[in-house]
Amino acid sequence: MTQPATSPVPSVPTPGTLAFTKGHGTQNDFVLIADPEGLLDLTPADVRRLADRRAGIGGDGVIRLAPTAALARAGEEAAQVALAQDPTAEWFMDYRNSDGSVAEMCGNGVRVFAAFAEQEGLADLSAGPLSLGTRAGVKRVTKEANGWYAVDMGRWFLPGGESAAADGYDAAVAVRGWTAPRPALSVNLGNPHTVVALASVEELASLELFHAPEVAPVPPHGTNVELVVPLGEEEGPDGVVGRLRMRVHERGVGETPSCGTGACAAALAVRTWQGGSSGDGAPDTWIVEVPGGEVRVRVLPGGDVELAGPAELVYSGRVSL
Ligand SMILES: N[C@@H](CCC[C@H](N)C(=O)O)C(=O)O
Repeated sequence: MTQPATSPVPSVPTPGTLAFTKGHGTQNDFVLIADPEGLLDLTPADVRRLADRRAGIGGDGVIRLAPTAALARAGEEAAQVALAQDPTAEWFMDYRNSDGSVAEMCGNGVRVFAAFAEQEGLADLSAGPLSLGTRAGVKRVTKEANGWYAVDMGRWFLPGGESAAADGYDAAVAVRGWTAPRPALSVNLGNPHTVVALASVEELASLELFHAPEVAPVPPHGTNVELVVPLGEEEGPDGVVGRLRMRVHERGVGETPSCGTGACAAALAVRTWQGGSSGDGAPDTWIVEVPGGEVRVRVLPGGDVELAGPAELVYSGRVSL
């Protein structure tokens, strides 16, 4: 049973059913659940069922919106950290991958979460930015004049440290069909990423990403793998903009049409390859083309990274678990 996202969910809910909204950011799609009292115990099996494209609603991930304070009281450490960082972070994004696993962060998810909070009457981005808690700290979302949502994703780092920044790689990735693994750079956005550069868009288009790429050394908590082709630079309204194309294999999901933290990791890796650890000489702003559209990644003057792009709510309904 579905209704347009602009209509309220049926006013007389069937007992035992759960209200949901389906949304996406550049086709990275999510099942969104509002849990304003913080009472919902969403098990990994529930998440797999909701995300199932045949037996459920379908999505790359499931996002629960819950009160940060209630989660903090219940002992969720990330919620306690978020409130200590920013007491105005009233709502928390509890993000799960479609296989039921918990992930620290989801860049596209934060934008869609903001749109969902607006729909539910829990936030008003026309009045100012929204700060929300995540397992990777507080993220601040601003709505742009064109309707895009811009997220201050905070700090990022190269887990391989100084030598990775200097050498440009600290890992190797093997994709099915390649004769040998290729050098790669690990980038952490709160969640782990491994970025590999390819020479042509033709090779990128022909990759077999149904199977997970093999990464060495094996990352302790798994990783998302981004395959990127730098496409050069162009003149933007505020200076030089870099462009790149990307495909991604997400941890806990498989190939997806977009990944926001992945787009940031891809831009930061290419910037490192072009300008060294400081990125000096490489553009601060990047347009990242993904199969589901385009997002913008910017290194802000203070060193934070920003992700901007669209967020769409498609329909709402009720589902039984
Ligand atoms: N699609 C997301 C990332 C979701 C989490 C990821 N699969 C992980 O396990 O780290 C994004 O837009 O960032």
